[in-house]
Amino acid sequence: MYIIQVASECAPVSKVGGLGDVVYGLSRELELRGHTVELILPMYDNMRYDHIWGLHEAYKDLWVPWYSGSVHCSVFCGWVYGRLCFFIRPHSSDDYFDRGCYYGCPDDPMRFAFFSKAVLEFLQQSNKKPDVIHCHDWQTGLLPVMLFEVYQWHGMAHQRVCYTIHNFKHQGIAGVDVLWATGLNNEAYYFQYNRLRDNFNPFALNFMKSGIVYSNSFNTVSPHHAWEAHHTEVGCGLQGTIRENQEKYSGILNGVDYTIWNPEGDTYIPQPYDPDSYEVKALNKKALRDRLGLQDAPDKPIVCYIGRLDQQKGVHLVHHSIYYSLGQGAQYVLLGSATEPAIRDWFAHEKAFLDSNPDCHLELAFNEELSHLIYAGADIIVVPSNYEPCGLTQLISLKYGTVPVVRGVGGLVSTVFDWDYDEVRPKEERNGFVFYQTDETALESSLGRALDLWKNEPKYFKQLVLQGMAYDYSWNTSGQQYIDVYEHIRYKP
Ligand SMILES: Nc1ncnc2c1ncn2[C@@H]1O[C@H](COP(=O)(O)OP(=O)(O)O[C@H]2O[C@H](CO)[C@@H](O)[C@H](O)[C@H]2O)[C@@H](O)[C@H]1O
Repeated sequence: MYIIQVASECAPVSKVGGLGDVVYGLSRELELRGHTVELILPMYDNMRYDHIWGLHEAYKDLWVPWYSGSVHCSVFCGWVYGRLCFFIRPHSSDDYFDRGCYYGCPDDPMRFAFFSKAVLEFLQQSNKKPDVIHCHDWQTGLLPVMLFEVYQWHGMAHQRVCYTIHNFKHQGIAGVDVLWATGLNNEAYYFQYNRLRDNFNPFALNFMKSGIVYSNSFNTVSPHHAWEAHHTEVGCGLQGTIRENQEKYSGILNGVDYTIWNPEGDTYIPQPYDPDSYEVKALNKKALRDRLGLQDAPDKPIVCYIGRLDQQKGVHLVHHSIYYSLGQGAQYVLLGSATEPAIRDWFAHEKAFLDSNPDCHLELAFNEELSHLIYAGADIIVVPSNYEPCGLTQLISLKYGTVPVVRGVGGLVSTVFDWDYDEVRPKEERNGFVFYQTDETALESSLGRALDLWKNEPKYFKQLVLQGMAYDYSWNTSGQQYIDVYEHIRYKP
């Protein structure tokens, strides 16, 4: 099959969070299985260009119709660790992707509507005929609308769309302007509830809803979250739209790319290790302490948090886990960045307050390299999310022998099994600690059990670590599930 992935992120060149990991890892898995895969991405000015090989201008003159005129674009092409990527670069005074950031601009819906339109123009003008176009998240939600309302009548009748939702919270809300810009000029038609009209704001269009309505198949990133989004408020107002389209809906658990996330061959950590040489992890722990200036205290476990600092991630519990861990005699490392000013200021204040504490380091930045060392050096990771479509940090940490303490929601509940209380898995298959409520006591009950096991029963802590390392959360299973979806939609009329 010939598959094109269209997304706003791809690790490590343009990664904000898990979306980038999934787009890269899934593409690699599909190629390993013999399919032809290409990626189309925006060409941001702040991308990690050092991770692209052979970047060159492949198409000089891509003219993308936009409002009543057209925008001149170049398409660059290069390899990102073996994946063939096309980068779209518009030359216009709007500077859509020259903002020094990926998201967070007031005209984000317009930026990504333009990107979606440019992708279709590029496919059409370069005569590419993929079997499946796999679109990700709200940024690409308008692509299937334009494909099936316009482009299919202009040489693209056989392309099918798989649409994956990584986060229901961000849906891409826009006004009528987007219709005039993209050439979807029939306002009365598109503003119907069974098409693009937002379910709650009658004056707004909803990109994610469009993706659901127009794609041939749509999914979210774990079976449990698929259920939650359909039946609870976690669907962020799209529950009705999911219900109306449920025959093409599924949940496919994310995988982790073990060529990147594997302590055996990780070039970002000083001492590689595997389950047989698990004791070597202690050397990485020392390296982590040295790098972050923590005191050398072999009798203290290191608890960590890695992730975006956002309401989704249960920031109040992340915050509480810092002081609880320190109070229990542990060390604490946090790596996270916030886009919301209130959260950013809050954690900046905590950082200033804790700066001189020899047992704590808060790194308020995005740092891919450092994240590898933390996964390898920490003993316990906390993931206290309010909701979590899949979650990759608990999957990565399992591979690195770092025990996850998670809230039992979304993909977390499908991948972490409580050492003491899991009711389905036998003891030898359990891999972490789970709590369910959103209060501090709930977090303490699980994190406390993890710390207690580390301190008082090291033999069992090691057993738990090794059981976690034995789990296979690679793309092996989910890669096949996506192929099954592609095969299914490929021959649909
Ligand atoms: N400050 C920082 N520095 C370095 N690395 C950092 C970092 N902050 C986060 N990361 C990295 O980004 C990734 C985050 O993965 P998550 O699953 O938490 O993704 P996120 O919530 O962004 O994405 C959404 O999409 C993914 C993919 O589908 C879903 O798993 C998830 O539930 C959903 O919310 C991990 O690789 C992590 O190491």
